[in-house]
Order: sequence, then structure tokens, then C-alpha cells
Amino acid sequence: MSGTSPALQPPADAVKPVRHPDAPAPGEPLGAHYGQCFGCGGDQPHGLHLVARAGDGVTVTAEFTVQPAHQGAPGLAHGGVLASALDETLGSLGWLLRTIAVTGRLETDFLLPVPVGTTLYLEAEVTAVAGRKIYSTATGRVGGPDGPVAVRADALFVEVKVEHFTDHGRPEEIRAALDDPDQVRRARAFEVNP
Ligand SMILES: CCCCC/C=C\C/C=C\C/C=C\C/C=C\CCCC(=O)SCCNC(=O)CCNC(=O)[C@H](O)C(C)(C)COP(=O)(O)OP(=O)(O)OC[C@H]1O[C@@H](n2cnc3c(N)ncnc32)[C@H](O)[C@@H]1OP(=O)(O)O
Repeated sequence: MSGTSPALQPPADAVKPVRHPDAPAPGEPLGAHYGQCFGCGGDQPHGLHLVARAGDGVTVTAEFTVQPAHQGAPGLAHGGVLASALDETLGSLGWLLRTIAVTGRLETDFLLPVPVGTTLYLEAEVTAVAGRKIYSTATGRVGGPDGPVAVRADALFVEVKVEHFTDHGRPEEIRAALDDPDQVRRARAFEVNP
């Protein structure tokens, strides 16, 4: 069963997404947007360490292998962790639009149990854009990139300014991020007009 609530139906004035001319080339790894990110950060010991690559158009692919720290039931991935993997993959679409956006709504279907040790093969695509609202969809397959869909999601991301983070993040992490030239460069890579 899957379905999308009215909140995730693009409005009549929505347009097709446009891949930014400076988007990473298809196949290029996107890297982490923040080293401490639970989804993609390399410095987060129990994080997902999800690795995403640019696809064609406004799409990305990603892989994530379920670790023992990600269990809900014995030997099975926690649903919230799988939702995080979908959220992270959908979030990485911002690299292709060069837009900073945060998840407003995420609707997830869990179709198959996912054992520890499984690699989840994720794909995400922006389907429509309406002003600051970015509509997108994602799947996570098991057994290979063409295997059965274990999880899927539809989402609404909302474009924000960098002040969304600097105004609301805990000051010590924000200070550290602003003092890190690599972090500032990564944040700018998301923005059309840094
Ligand atoms: C140098 C330091 C830099 C540090 C930054 C570092 C790196 C930055 C780079 C990239 C990072 C970017 C993203 C991270 C990537 C991946 C991680 C995965 C993604 C996430 O995990 S991210 C965390 C979870 N996420 C949140 O923490 C959001 C909390 N939330 C809010 O911050 C607000 O809620 C916000 C901003 C969403 C909206 O607030 P707002 O005031 O700006 O705008 P407003 O409310 O007017 O909404 C505008 C239009 O969206 C519609 N709309 C809004 N929400 C809706 C909903 N839920 N359902 C249906 N429609 C909705 C409205 O109905 C309206 O529609 P309309 O225009 O038609 O009226």
C-alpha cells in the first residue's frame, strides 16, 4: 500500500525541476554536507555513512548498509533509521538544484523488513517545484539496485536561507562550522547565490 496525502500533491502552478548548470556531473559523489550529519557525516560514529551520487536530471542515487547500531527489533533495521536514509537521500537533491532546503513533510511506506548487514540502494528524484516548495520521491531497494523496493517515501522540502541554521543551531556547533572553511564551502555549494 502506498499513497500520497493532499499535502504532498504539487499545486497547479508547480513547474518541472531544473537541474542547476553547476550541478555535480552524473556519477559524481556528492560528499557529506556536514561531517557530524547523522545521515552522511564521516565523523558521526553511529551515523548512516550514506554515500550519494548525482544522477541524470534532478535525481540522486545512494547506498547505506544497516549496522548493528541501527536495529529496532533483533537483527532488523529500525524504521526511523530507514526513514532517515530516505530523508538524507531526498535532502541530497539540494546539490542538484543548488538550493538549501529542509524537510517539511516526509511520508514513508515500509514494505519489507530490512535485516542488519543489508545494503539499501536508494534513488530519489525531484518531481515538481512551486516557489520555495520542492516535491520529491524516493525508493530504497534490497538485493541490488534493481531489487525489490523495501521502503519508499514522498516528501515536501522547503527552501531556506543559511540563516535557518545559523539562527537556530546550537551556538557551539554553528561557531565550529563557521570557523571551518571546508564547511562554509560545502554550505555554499548548495546555494545558487552564495
Ligand atoms: C556555515 C554554517 C552552515 C551550516 C549549514 C550546513 C550545511 C547546509 C547545507 C545543507 C543542509 C541542508 C539540508 C540538510 C540535508 C539533509 C538532511 C535531511 C533533511 C532534514 O532532515 S532537514 C531537518 C528536518 N526539518 C526541519 O527541521 C524543518 C523544521 N521546520 C521548519 O523550519 C519550518 O517549518 C519550514 C522551514 C519547513 C517552513 O517554515 P517557513 O516559515 O519558512 O515557511 P512556511 O511555514 O510559510 O511554509 C512554506 C510553504 O511550505 C508549506 N509547508 C511547510 N511545511 C509543510 C508541511 N509540513 N506540510 C505541508 N506543507 C508545508 C506551507 O504550507 C507553505 O506553503 P504556501 O507557500 O503554499 O503557503
